[in-house]
Amino acid sequence: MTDFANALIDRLPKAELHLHIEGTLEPELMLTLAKRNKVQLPYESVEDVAKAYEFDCLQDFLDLYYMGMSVLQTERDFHDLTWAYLLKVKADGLTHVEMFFDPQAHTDRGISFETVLGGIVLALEQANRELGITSKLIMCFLRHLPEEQAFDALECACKHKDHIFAVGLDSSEKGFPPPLFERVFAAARGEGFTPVAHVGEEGTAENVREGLDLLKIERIDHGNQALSDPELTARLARQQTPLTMCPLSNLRLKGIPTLGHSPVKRAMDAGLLVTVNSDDPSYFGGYLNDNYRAIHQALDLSEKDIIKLAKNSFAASFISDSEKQAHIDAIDAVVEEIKKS
Ligand SMILES: Nc1ncnc2[nH]cnc12
Ligand SMILES: [Zn+2]
Repeated sequence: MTDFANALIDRLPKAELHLHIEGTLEPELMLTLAKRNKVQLPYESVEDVAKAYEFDCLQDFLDLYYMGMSVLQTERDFHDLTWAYLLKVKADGLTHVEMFFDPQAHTDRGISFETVLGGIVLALEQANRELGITSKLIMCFLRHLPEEQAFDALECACKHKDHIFAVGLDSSEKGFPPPLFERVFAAARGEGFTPVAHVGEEGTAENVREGLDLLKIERIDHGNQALSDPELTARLARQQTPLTMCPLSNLRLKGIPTLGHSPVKRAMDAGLLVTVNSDDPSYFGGYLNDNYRAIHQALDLSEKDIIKLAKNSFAASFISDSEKQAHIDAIDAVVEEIKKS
Protein backbone atom coordinates (compact mmCIF):
# COMPACT_ATOMS: atom_id res chain seq x y z
CA MET A 1 0.00 0.00 0.00
CA THR A 2 1.38 3.46 -0.86
CA ASP A 3 2.00 6.03 1.87
CA PHE A 4 -0.66 8.21 0.22
CA ALA A 5 -3.30 5.44 0.29
CA ASN A 6 -2.39 4.64 3.89
CA ALA A 7 -2.71 8.28 4.92
CA LEU A 8 -6.05 8.57 3.11
CA ILE A 9 -7.49 5.60 4.96
CA ASP A 10 -6.10 6.77 8.30
CA ARG A 11 -7.02 10.41 8.03
CA LEU A 12 -10.03 10.99 5.77
CA PRO A 13 -13.20 12.00 7.60
CA LYS A 14 -15.73 9.18 7.28
CA ALA A 15 -19.23 8.18 8.28
CA GLU A 16 -20.21 4.69 9.38
CA LEU A 17 -23.73 3.69 8.34
CA HIS A 18 -23.88 -0.01 9.18
CA LEU A 19 -22.87 -0.64 12.76
CA HIS A 20 -24.69 -2.69 15.39
CA ILE A 21 -23.74 -1.24 18.74
CA GLU A 22 -24.17 -4.67 20.37
CA GLY A 23 -21.65 -6.00 17.84
CA THR A 24 -18.93 -3.76 19.26
CA LEU A 25 -18.85 -5.67 22.56
CA GLU A 26 -15.17 -6.57 22.91
CA PRO A 27 -14.25 -9.73 24.85
CA GLU A 28 -12.56 -7.65 27.61
CA LEU A 29 -15.70 -5.57 28.20
CA MET A 30 -17.89 -8.70 27.98
CA LEU A 31 -15.93 -10.30 30.83
CA THR A 32 -15.84 -7.07 32.87
CA LEU A 33 -19.61 -6.63 32.58
CA ALA A 34 -20.23 -10.33 33.32
CA LYS A 35 -18.34 -9.84 36.58
CA ARG A 36 -19.98 -6.48 37.35
CA ASN A 37 -23.49 -7.92 36.78
CA LYS A 38 -22.82 -11.46 38.05
CA VAL A 39 -23.76 -13.06 34.72
CA GLN A 40 -22.51 -16.60 34.03
CA LEU A 41 -20.71 -16.95 30.69
CA PRO A 42 -19.25 -20.13 29.19
CA TYR A 43 -15.88 -18.31 28.95
CA GLU A 44 -13.10 -17.83 31.50
CA SER A 45 -10.75 -15.62 29.54
CA VAL A 46 -10.48 -13.20 26.62
CA GLU A 47 -8.78 -16.02 24.68
CA ASP A 48 -11.77 -18.34 25.30
CA VAL A 49 -14.13 -15.70 23.91
CA ALA A 50 -11.96 -14.98 20.89
CA LYS A 51 -11.68 -18.72 20.16
CA ALA A 52 -15.48 -19.01 19.97
CA TYR A 53 -15.59 -16.44 17.13
CA GLU A 54 -15.49 -18.98 14.29
CA PHE A 55 -18.62 -18.84 12.19
CA ASP A 56 -19.92 -20.90 9.27
CA CYS A 57 -22.93 -18.67 8.58
CA LEU A 58 -24.99 -15.74 9.88
CA GLN A 59 -26.94 -17.92 12.33
CA ASP A 60 -23.72 -19.21 13.98
CA PHE A 61 -22.75 -15.63 14.67
CA LEU A 62 -26.22 -14.55 15.82
CA ASP A 63 -26.34 -17.33 18.43
CA LEU A 64 -23.15 -15.98 19.99
CA TYR A 65 -24.13 -12.34 19.52
CA TYR A 66 -27.38 -12.75 21.48
CA MET A 67 -25.61 -14.75 24.19
CA GLY A 68 -22.82 -12.15 24.52
CA MET A 69 -25.23 -9.29 25.01
CA SER A 70 -26.71 -10.94 28.12
CA VAL A 71 -24.00 -9.09 30.09
CA LEU A 72 -25.59 -5.73 29.15
CA GLN A 73 -27.98 -4.94 31.97
CA THR A 74 -27.84 -1.32 33.12
CA GLU A 75 -27.90 2.10 31.50
CA ARG A 76 -24.25 2.43 32.49
CA ASP A 77 -23.41 -0.79 30.59
CA PHE A 78 -25.02 0.55 27.40
CA HIS A 79 -23.23 3.86 27.87
CA ASP A 80 -19.85 2.18 28.40
CA LEU A 81 -20.34 -0.05 25.34
CA THR A 82 -21.29 2.88 23.10
CA TRP A 83 -18.58 5.17 24.44
CA ALA A 84 -15.88 2.51 23.89
CA TYR A 85 -16.93 2.25 20.21
CA LEU A 86 -16.99 6.02 19.70
CA LEU A 87 -13.54 6.51 21.24
CA LYS A 88 -12.12 3.78 19.04
CA VAL A 89 -13.53 5.10 15.77
CA LYS A 90 -12.65 8.71 16.56
CA ALA A 91 -9.11 7.53 15.83
CA ASP A 92 -10.32 6.17 12.45
CA GLY A 93 -11.43 9.65 11.34
CA LEU A 94 -15.11 8.94 11.99
CA THR A 95 -17.15 12.15 12.20
CA HIS A 96 -20.70 10.78 11.81
CA VAL A 97 -22.36 7.47 12.67
CA GLU A 98 -25.81 6.04 11.96
CA MET A 99 -26.01 3.28 14.54
CA PHE A 100 -28.30 0.25 14.82
CA PHE A 101 -29.57 -1.07 18.12
CA ASP A 102 -31.68 -4.19 18.77
CA PRO A 103 -34.09 -3.33 21.63
CA GLN A 104 -36.04 -6.62 21.37
CA ALA A 105 -32.87 -8.55 22.20
CA HIS A 106 -32.89 -6.75 25.55
CA THR A 107 -36.59 -6.27 26.34
CA ASP A 108 -37.02 -10.03 25.66
CA ARG A 109 -34.75 -10.69 28.68
CA GLY A 110 -36.33 -8.13 31.00
CA ILE A 111 -34.22 -5.02 30.32
CA SER A 112 -36.37 -1.95 29.70
CA PHE A 113 -36.37 -0.10 26.39
CA GLU A 114 -35.51 3.11 28.27
CA THR A 115 -32.46 1.52 29.96
CA VAL A 116 -31.05 0.54 26.56
CA LEU A 117 -31.87 3.78 24.78
CA GLY A 118 -30.86 5.96 27.74
CA GLY A 119 -27.33 4.55 27.94
CA ILE A 120 -26.75 4.74 24.18
CA VAL A 121 -28.07 8.31 23.93
CA LEU A 122 -25.93 9.50 26.86
CA ALA A 123 -22.80 8.28 25.06
CA LEU A 124 -23.89 9.72 21.68
CA GLU A 125 -24.52 13.13 23.26
CA GLN A 126 -21.17 12.97 25.03
CA ALA A 127 -19.51 12.12 21.68
CA ASN A 128 -21.13 15.13 20.05
CA ARG A 129 -19.82 17.43 22.80
CA GLU A 130 -16.40 15.92 23.41
CA LEU A 131 -15.40 14.20 20.14
CA GLY A 132 -17.26 16.24 17.53
CA ILE A 133 -19.03 13.09 16.28
CA THR A 134 -22.64 13.47 15.12
CA SER A 135 -25.08 10.57 15.02
CA LYS A 136 -28.47 9.15 14.19
CA LEU A 137 -30.02 6.05 15.76
CA ILE A 138 -31.70 3.23 13.84
CA MET A 139 -33.92 0.85 15.80
CA CYS A 140 -33.94 -2.61 14.23
CA PHE A 141 -36.79 -5.11 14.36
CA LEU A 142 -35.56 -8.68 14.92
CA ARG A 143 -36.96 -10.63 12.00
CA HIS A 144 -36.88 -14.03 13.78
CA LEU A 145 -39.45 -12.72 16.29
CA PRO A 146 -43.18 -12.29 15.56
CA GLU A 147 -44.59 -9.17 13.92
CA GLU A 148 -46.53 -8.44 17.12
CA GLN A 149 -43.28 -7.91 19.03
CA ALA A 150 -42.01 -5.58 16.31
CA PHE A 151 -45.17 -3.52 16.86
CA ASP A 152 -44.39 -3.43 20.62
CA ALA A 153 -40.91 -2.07 19.82
CA LEU A 154 -42.42 0.50 17.47
CA GLU A 155 -44.78 1.66 20.20
CA CYS A 156 -41.77 2.25 22.49
CA ALA A 157 -39.88 4.05 19.70
CA CYS A 158 -42.81 6.40 19.14
CA LYS A 159 -42.21 7.82 22.64
CA HIS A 160 -38.63 8.64 21.68
CA LYS A 161 -38.81 10.17 18.23
CA ASP A 162 -36.38 12.85 19.36
CA HIS A 163 -33.68 10.17 19.63
CA ILE A 164 -34.63 7.51 17.05
CA PHE A 165 -34.47 8.52 13.40
CA ALA A 166 -34.96 5.32 11.43
CA VAL A 167 -36.16 1.72 11.67
CA GLY A 168 -34.26 -1.27 10.32
CA LEU A 169 -34.67 -5.03 9.99
CA ASP A 170 -31.95 -7.47 11.03
CA SER A 171 -31.24 -10.98 12.40
CA SER A 172 -31.79 -14.25 10.44
CA GLU A 173 -32.61 -13.42 6.82
CA LYS A 174 -33.31 -16.95 5.58
CA GLY A 175 -36.91 -17.90 6.33
CA PHE A 176 -37.89 -14.38 7.43
CA PRO A 177 -38.40 -12.35 4.24
CA PRO A 178 -39.55 -8.70 4.05
CA PRO A 179 -43.29 -9.44 3.39
CA LEU A 180 -43.58 -10.57 7.05
CA PHE A 181 -42.82 -7.00 8.12
CA GLU A 182 -44.75 -5.02 5.54
CA ARG A 183 -47.39 -3.84 8.03
CA VAL A 184 -45.00 -2.77 10.78
CA PHE A 185 -42.83 -0.90 8.28
CA ALA A 186 -45.92 0.88 6.91
CA ALA A 187 -46.83 1.89 10.47
CA ALA A 188 -43.25 3.02 11.18
CA ARG A 189 -43.17 5.13 8.02
CA GLY A 190 -46.53 6.58 9.01
CA GLU A 191 -44.93 7.65 12.31
CA GLY A 192 -42.15 9.42 10.43
CA PHE A 193 -39.33 6.88 10.79
CA THR A 194 -37.05 6.41 7.79
CA PRO A 195 -37.00 2.73 6.69
CA VAL A 196 -33.88 0.64 6.00
CA ALA A 197 -33.38 -3.16 6.08
CA HIS A 198 -30.79 -5.91 5.93
CA VAL A 199 -31.57 -7.63 2.61
CA GLY A 200 -29.51 -9.68 0.19
CA GLU A 201 -26.91 -10.59 2.82
CA GLU A 202 -27.65 -14.34 2.96
CA GLY A 203 -30.95 -13.90 1.16
CA THR A 204 -31.71 -13.29 -2.50
CA ALA A 205 -31.98 -10.43 -4.98
CA GLU A 206 -35.76 -10.94 -4.64
CA ASN A 207 -35.43 -10.03 -0.94
CA VAL A 208 -33.74 -6.78 -1.98
CA ARG A 209 -36.58 -6.04 -4.39
CA GLU A 210 -39.14 -6.79 -1.65
CA GLY A 211 -37.28 -4.44 0.69
CA LEU A 212 -37.56 -1.67 -1.87
CA ASP A 213 -41.10 -2.34 -3.06
CA LEU A 214 -42.86 -3.57 0.09
CA LEU A 215 -40.92 -1.97 2.94
CA LYS A 216 -40.04 1.12 0.86
CA ILE A 217 -36.51 1.14 2.23
CA GLU A 218 -34.38 4.19 1.51
CA ARG A 219 -31.07 2.41 2.06
CA ILE A 220 -30.06 -1.23 1.65
CA ASP A 221 -28.00 -2.89 4.37
CA HIS A 222 -25.57 -5.32 2.66
CA GLY A 223 -27.48 -5.96 -0.60
CA ASN A 224 -24.67 -8.12 -2.00
CA GLN A 225 -27.08 -10.40 -3.81
CA ALA A 226 -28.58 -7.49 -5.77
CA LEU A 227 -25.55 -7.72 -8.04
CA SER A 228 -26.62 -11.17 -9.22
CA ASP A 229 -29.60 -9.50 -10.95
CA PRO A 230 -28.66 -7.12 -13.81
CA GLU A 231 -32.07 -5.46 -13.90
CA LEU A 232 -32.02 -4.76 -10.16
CA THR A 233 -28.42 -3.53 -10.38
CA ALA A 234 -29.44 -1.09 -13.13
CA ARG A 235 -32.38 0.09 -10.99
CA LEU A 236 -30.13 0.73 -7.98
CA ALA A 237 -27.69 2.65 -10.16
CA ARG A 238 -30.51 4.71 -11.65
CA GLN A 239 -32.17 5.45 -8.28
CA GLN A 240 -28.85 5.84 -6.44
CA THR A 241 -30.28 3.85 -3.53
CA PRO A 242 -27.33 3.55 -1.13
CA LEU A 243 -25.88 0.17 -0.10
CA THR A 244 -24.05 -0.29 3.21
CA MET A 245 -21.59 -3.08 2.50
CA CYS A 246 -19.49 -4.83 5.13
CA PRO A 247 -16.49 -6.69 3.66
CA LEU A 248 -14.97 -8.27 6.79
CA SER A 249 -18.43 -9.33 7.96
CA ASN A 250 -19.08 -11.06 4.61
CA LEU A 251 -15.75 -12.85 4.90
CA ARG A 252 -16.21 -13.99 8.51
CA LEU A 253 -19.80 -15.18 7.89
CA LYS A 254 -18.64 -17.06 4.79
CA GLY A 255 -20.82 -15.05 2.44
CA ILE A 256 -17.66 -14.73 0.33
CA PRO A 257 -14.75 -17.21 0.19
CA THR A 258 -12.05 -14.49 0.13
CA LEU A 259 -11.98 -10.70 0.38
CA GLY A 260 -11.16 -10.68 -3.33
CA HIS A 261 -14.79 -11.76 -3.82
CA SER A 262 -16.15 -8.68 -2.01
CA PRO A 263 -18.72 -6.96 -4.28
CA VAL A 264 -17.64 -3.43 -3.27
CA LYS A 265 -15.59 -2.64 -6.38
CA ARG A 266 -18.02 -4.37 -8.76
CA ALA A 267 -20.85 -2.31 -7.28
CA MET A 268 -18.84 0.92 -7.62
CA ASP A 269 -18.03 0.08 -11.22
CA ALA A 270 -21.74 -0.54 -11.89
CA GLY A 271 -22.46 3.01 -10.70
CA LEU A 272 -24.02 2.11 -7.33
CA LEU A 273 -23.80 4.34 -4.27
CA VAL A 274 -21.71 1.96 -2.16
CA THR A 275 -20.35 2.47 1.35
CA VAL A 276 -17.91 0.46 3.47
CA ASN A 277 -18.77 -0.39 7.07
CA SER A 278 -17.85 -2.76 9.89
CA ASP A 279 -21.24 -4.32 10.91
CA ASP A 280 -20.17 -6.07 14.16
CA PRO A 281 -16.50 -5.15 14.46
CA SER A 282 -15.73 -6.99 17.68
CA TYR A 283 -16.95 -10.26 16.17
CA PHE A 284 -15.60 -9.84 12.62
CA GLY A 285 -12.02 -8.81 13.28
CA GLY A 286 -11.99 -5.14 12.37
CA TYR A 287 -13.38 -1.66 12.78
CA LEU A 288 -14.08 0.86 10.02
CA ASN A 289 -10.54 1.51 8.79
CA ASP A 290 -9.66 -2.19 8.98
CA ASN A 291 -12.44 -2.74 6.43
CA TYR A 292 -11.10 0.03 4.16
CA ARG A 293 -7.56 -1.38 4.43
CA ALA A 294 -8.69 -4.96 3.78
CA ILE A 295 -10.56 -4.15 0.56
CA HIS A 296 -7.97 -1.66 -0.61
CA GLN A 297 -5.52 -4.53 -0.75
CA ALA A 298 -7.84 -7.33 -1.83
CA LEU A 299 -9.62 -5.37 -4.57
CA ASP A 300 -6.63 -3.27 -5.60
CA LEU A 301 -8.60 -0.05 -5.04
CA SER A 302 -7.11 3.17 -6.36
CA GLU A 303 -6.56 6.25 -4.23
CA LYS A 304 -9.48 7.80 -6.11
CA ASP A 305 -11.67 4.85 -5.06
CA ILE A 306 -10.79 5.40 -1.39
CA ILE A 307 -11.70 9.08 -1.59
CA LYS A 308 -14.92 8.15 -3.40
CA LEU A 309 -15.88 5.66 -0.69
CA ALA A 310 -15.27 8.24 2.06
CA LYS A 311 -17.43 10.77 0.16
CA ASN A 312 -20.09 8.12 -0.46
CA SER A 313 -20.30 7.49 3.28
CA PHE A 314 -21.69 11.01 3.74
CA ALA A 315 -23.66 11.09 0.48
CA ALA A 316 -25.48 7.91 1.60
CA SER A 317 -26.20 9.22 5.10
CA PHE A 318 -29.44 10.76 6.35
CA ILE A 319 -27.97 14.18 7.19
CA SER A 320 -29.08 17.29 5.26
CA ASP A 321 -27.60 18.21 1.87
CA SER A 322 -25.74 21.17 3.35
CA GLU A 323 -24.24 18.96 6.08
CA LYS A 324 -23.24 16.41 3.42
CA GLN A 325 -21.49 19.13 1.45
CA ALA A 326 -19.62 20.35 4.54
CA HIS A 327 -18.29 16.82 5.20
CA ILE A 328 -17.33 16.34 1.54
CA ASP A 329 -15.49 19.70 1.59
CA ALA A 330 -13.67 18.52 4.73
CA ILE A 331 -12.55 15.40 2.83
CA ASP A 332 -11.18 17.53 -0.02
CA ALA A 333 -9.29 19.68 2.51
CA VAL A 334 -7.69 16.63 4.14
CA VAL A 335 -6.71 15.22 0.72
CA GLU A 336 -4.93 18.52 -0.04
CA GLU A 337 -3.20 18.47 3.36
CA ILE A 338 -1.95 14.93 2.79
CA LYS A 339 -0.68 15.82 -0.69
CA LYS A 340 1.32 18.70 0.78
CA SER A 341 2.84 16.69 3.64
N1 LIG B 1 -24.79 -8.91 9.81
C1 LIG B 1 -25.96 -9.03 10.41
N2 LIG B 1 -27.01 -9.53 9.71
C2 LIG B 1 -28.20 -9.65 10.27
N3 LIG B 1 -28.45 -9.33 11.54
C3 LIG B 1 -27.45 -8.84 12.29
N4 LIG B 1 -27.41 -8.43 13.57
C4 LIG B 1 -26.17 -8.04 13.82
N5 LIG B 1 -25.39 -8.18 12.75
C5 LIG B 1 -26.18 -8.67 11.76
ZN1 LIG C 1 -25.70 -5.69 10.01
